[in-house]
Amino acid sequence: MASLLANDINLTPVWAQLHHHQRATRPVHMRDLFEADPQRFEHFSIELDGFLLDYSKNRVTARTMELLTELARTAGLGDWMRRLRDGEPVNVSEHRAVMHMALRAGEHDHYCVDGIDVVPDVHATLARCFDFARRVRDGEWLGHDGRRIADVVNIGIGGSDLGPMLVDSALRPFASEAVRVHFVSNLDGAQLMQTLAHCDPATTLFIVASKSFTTPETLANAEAARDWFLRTATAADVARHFVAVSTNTPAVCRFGIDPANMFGFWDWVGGRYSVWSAIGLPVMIAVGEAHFRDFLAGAREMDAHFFSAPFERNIPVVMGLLGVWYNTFYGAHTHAIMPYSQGLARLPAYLQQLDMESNGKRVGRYGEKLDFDTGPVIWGEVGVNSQHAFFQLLHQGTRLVPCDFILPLSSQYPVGDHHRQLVANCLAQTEALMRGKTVAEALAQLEDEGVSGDTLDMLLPQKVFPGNQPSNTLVLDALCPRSLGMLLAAYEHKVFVEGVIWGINSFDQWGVEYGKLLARRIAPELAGNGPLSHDGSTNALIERYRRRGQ
Ligand SMILES: O=P(O)(O)OC[C@H]1O[C@](O)(CO)[C@@H](O)[C@@H]1O
Repeated sequence: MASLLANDINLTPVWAQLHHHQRATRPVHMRDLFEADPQRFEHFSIELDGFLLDYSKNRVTARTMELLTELARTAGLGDWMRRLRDGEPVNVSEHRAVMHMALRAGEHDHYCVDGIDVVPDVHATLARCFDFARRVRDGEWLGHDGRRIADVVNIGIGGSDLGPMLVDSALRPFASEAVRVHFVSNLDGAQLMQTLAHCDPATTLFIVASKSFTTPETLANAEAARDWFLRTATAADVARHFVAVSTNTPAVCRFGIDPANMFGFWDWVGGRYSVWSAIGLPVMIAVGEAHFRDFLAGAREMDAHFFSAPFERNIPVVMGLLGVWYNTFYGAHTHAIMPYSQGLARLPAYLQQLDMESNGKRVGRYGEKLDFDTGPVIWGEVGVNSQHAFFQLLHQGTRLVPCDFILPLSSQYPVGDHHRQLVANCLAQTEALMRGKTVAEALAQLEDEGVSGDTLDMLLPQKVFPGNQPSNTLVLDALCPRSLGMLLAAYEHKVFVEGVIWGINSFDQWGVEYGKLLARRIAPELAGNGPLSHDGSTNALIERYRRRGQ
């Protein structure tokens, strides 16, 4: 079916059928679904080369998935996937193609923008990045006093920070010990100064990463880093210690970075989709070319799966359908991410940008108002820490919170029995969230413990767990470059699937502009003493800063 205008999706018969189906199946408990179908795991899981999505612990039946798949077809998902793949300007508000898949394309792949295959250019840039990374790693690229680079500081924010920071941390066991990689993003000088406290200017390389090279936070940190560097070096030395990753050559030159030391990418790469590009340079330095290529290969494998598997057996499509099911038809406002791996501790933050900057929209791609809920609040924390922080609410609170558990089956750092315990905790949480504990089970337990009378009456309701909390478990054989690439690409495509169904453009981010504009106005007002014309609260807070701040 041809794609509909976005606003029409909630007027289609399948939308109404899904609402009806949700009301009819809402009381069904997942326990009963598992009891009724001993093959439920087999029916509701998909494996791709060691990467498993188990979605059997969701409030879905075969009929739910059928209807959701029908919804995707009605929204024209197949057609939008083709447009994405073919380099059509699916980012309609900026009239841009969206081509992050080209960044991990193989030798024989072709991705065209405006009729031109971009893959050769991508490979040429990657080759430059790998060559530079090798020279830094091998001690061929030296600091101004002839010593090798010991610290690399990536200065960037948003997509120019979160992706490489996550990948660097996830792939630490694959990294060279000769170079330490750091990330500075915050405007709070604490982060920069605490990082620089461990660095020697003569052996430090700064990567200033900014797609636009106009982001004030990044430029402020880059300027402060240059001042710090120049305390013990000359302007001529800057070229050996500052490189840039950007699409904006004139601004890079204005900053004083030699364009020969600039690594480019393209306007068809969104910031939050850019970790596969030169933005991955700090990771390339940390782990080297072979591991970074494996990371790209994992993503490429997920791309091939996404563009070819039938919707029913397609990992990102199914993840997206479930996202729509809970957000739009169950009214769930949030989605929690729990990686059971220290290397993925920043995954929730990475996915916050990927998902919320992409799908946190209230109008459709053509500017039309949407009469339904779209992107959820993404949040989470590394397991098992999350269990000791907010799992009380997940188990016994009043909210429906769909969860993703990410579980590598082997440890990057084997220590005693740690990993088996970690896995046990992850599986136990998904089971407990699904099963819950009935009144009869709670009662039997309390009676076993010898509790009776008023104490029993008081404790019994508190020992009941409603269960029926949905979760996906994404299982990786191991956390390695390839599986990490698959994982991140799966989430990218999931976000796209949801955006298509909701009829929104997942590739612009107008919502971040307004606050930036006001900050530009307020910054000079904080330094001055002129009259203020904001609301009463903002005026008072500015006055307070003028009196007490510095
Ligand atoms: O790479 P740049 O241009 O500095 O932008 C950084 C980030 O700022 C945003 O534009 C807004 O937060 C993100 O989309 C982007 O990742």
